Amino acid sequence: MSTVEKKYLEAKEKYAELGVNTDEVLKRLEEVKISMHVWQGDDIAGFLSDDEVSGGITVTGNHPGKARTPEELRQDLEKAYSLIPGKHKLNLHAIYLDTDEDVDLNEIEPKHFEKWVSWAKEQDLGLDFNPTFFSHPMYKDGFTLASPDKEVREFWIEHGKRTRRIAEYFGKELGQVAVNNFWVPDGYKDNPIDRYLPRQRLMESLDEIFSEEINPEYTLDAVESKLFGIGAEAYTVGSHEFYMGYGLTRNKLICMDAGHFHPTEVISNKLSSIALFSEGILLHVSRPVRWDSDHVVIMDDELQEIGRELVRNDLLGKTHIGLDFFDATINRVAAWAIGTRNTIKAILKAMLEPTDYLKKIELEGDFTTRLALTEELKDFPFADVWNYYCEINQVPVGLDWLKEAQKYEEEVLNKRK
Ligand SMILES: C[C@H](O)[C@H](O)[C@@H](O)C(=O)CO
Ligand SMILES: [Mn+2]
Repeated sequence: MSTVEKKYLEAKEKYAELGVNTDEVLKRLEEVKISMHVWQGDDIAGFLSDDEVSGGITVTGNHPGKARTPEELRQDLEKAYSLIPGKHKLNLHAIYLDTDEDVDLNEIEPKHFEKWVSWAKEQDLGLDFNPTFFSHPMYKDGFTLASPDKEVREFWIEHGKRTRRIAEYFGKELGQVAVNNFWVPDGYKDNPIDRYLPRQRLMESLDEIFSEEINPEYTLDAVESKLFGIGAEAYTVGSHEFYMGYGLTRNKLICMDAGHFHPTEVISNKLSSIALFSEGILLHVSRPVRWDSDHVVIMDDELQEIGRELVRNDLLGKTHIGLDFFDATINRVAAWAIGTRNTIKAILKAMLEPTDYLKKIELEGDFTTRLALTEELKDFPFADVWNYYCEINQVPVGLDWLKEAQKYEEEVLNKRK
């Protein structure tokens, strides 16, 4: 018996004292898929053009070894997945097409993503998708789908329609639903006179995009709000209220990005409300530092609270968990490993709570026990359960994954000059 297993068995006994069956928890955890975002691998560059990243988002840092081709990106992704326990998904953006054809965003088709699909089949991964409404010359004066210019709107409407067919293709080919997430950067730097009409135009453009019926077994549309972006500080067309209204009336998934709210607002406190009314939720697990900075996700209070909300309210069935961070100051494979492992860990930690018992004492008004127990739980041997989960999933235990990421940096990433 390995030391990791021995420690697990001790931890199992300890959790059993609280009525928590760790073996069952680990089985449940295996069902949880995280959609790892392709764009951490190349600083959201994609393969459509050499256009700078635009749309009010930015990536800082210049760590060596960024993937320059789809092949390099897939190689890096394989390395990252080999450090992460469980079977997961990859979240692609339209600009990550893999083709020799010269096509624009309003011309893309499923065939331009065939290589990603065969790779996903080989790797036993699901795929999710995103239209790319930025880093393109038709992102004009800060606007796309809400633009006052009909030609601009039409270009992006066509793009949106095409991405839905590509996501449908992913779902059909891979036998698991592909979430297609719509985020548009449209907004004004300074105070607008008219806040209404751009929102009406966005609503109408989205309605036109979604007018084609597509089987929800294959793809689900999601809509992502935002508070502000660089260059759109005063007004963002697709605000939280806009998409709450839109998503709820059009049966779309509501995407909650942890970085898209006021600094003192947290998405963990919003999930239960949205879940009561919405078709489903998409998460963009991210880490805002003073602004929507998209830092790598760490095991902070908010991440743990997101995990608890999902588990305590039984929301894992209606929530699609995606990641959204991009840090170019560190090894990009390590960034994926840290953020994804932490997200899974936060869910595991929440699953190791005696949820039913905690709910019962809360209903009985025993707030003393509630506080005592939730505090005491912080010292329970959670890491021994996590390490065992890594071991049975044949991925590195503890910090061993870092040695592998460093070796990969030396042998592969540093050679990309
Ligand atoms: C690249 C993504 O589409 C983007 O990060 C979006 O999801 C977002 O959060 C923009 O701030
Ligand atoms: Mn996001």
